[in-house]
Amino acid sequence: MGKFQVMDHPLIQHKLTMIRNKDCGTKDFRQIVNEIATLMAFEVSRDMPLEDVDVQTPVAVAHAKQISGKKVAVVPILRAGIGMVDGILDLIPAAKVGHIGMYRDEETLEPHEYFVKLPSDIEQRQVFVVDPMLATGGSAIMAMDALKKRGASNIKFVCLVSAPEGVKALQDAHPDVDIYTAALDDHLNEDGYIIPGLGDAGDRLFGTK
Ligand SMILES: O=P(O)(O)OC[C@H]1O[C@H](OP(=O)(O)OP(=O)(O)O)[C@H](O)[C@@H]1O
Ligand SMILES: O=c1cc[nH]c(=O)[nH]1
Ligand SMILES: [Mg+2]
Repeated sequence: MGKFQVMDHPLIQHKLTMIRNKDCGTKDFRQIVNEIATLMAFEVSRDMPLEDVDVQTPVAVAHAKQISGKKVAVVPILRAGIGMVDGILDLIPAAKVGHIGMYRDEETLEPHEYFVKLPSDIEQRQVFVVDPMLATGGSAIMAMDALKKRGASNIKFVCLVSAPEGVKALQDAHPDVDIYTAALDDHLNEDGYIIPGLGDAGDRLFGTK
């Protein structure tokens, strides 16, 4: 079973509280989502492989380290995942970015895939799939299916708020995928919203409702 980690760093928790507030407007919401993504990227990238390298400092040769091996692809699940991309790229600027378009039918809660565009060497990359919300898990599961179908095998899922139902569903469907979340909330309501959650992440990021 992959790792499941609630990232309870005080800065992450504080910023998450700010965006849960219904009075947090679009501009602040967008900025803080990116800030949390940056903080989460620090931990999510912890096991990136290092290799030895000698570097000439102004006074001597340092036997130092640099990141080696697998390159990174950041893959947001549209729309809301886009809100986390820049925050991750702040730490890993050389990452390539793929996109998976997915919307949840508001009645059935079933996910529907409408767009997939990935780096051509996705199978060689460490993939960070980002989406602020893991509710029923349907969208994340379908995104993992889409990635694996195209050869990706080294995948981590990074979200801000998750529901127990979605965590279980994603772990059952893709036990190899590590899950990082800033909060594990209580439950889903009858409309499939995370309680207490933060509402509709896409609408709050883009000001569409
Ligand atoms: O775990 P699930 O039950 O699948 O729900 C989570 C999904 O719902 C939201 O997207 P939405 O469908 O609202 O699309 P949007 O990002 O375009 O608003 C959210 O960003 C996730 O992708
Ligand atoms: O609470 C939820 C559930 C799914 N998608 C959201 O944006 N919010
Ligand atoms: Mg939405």
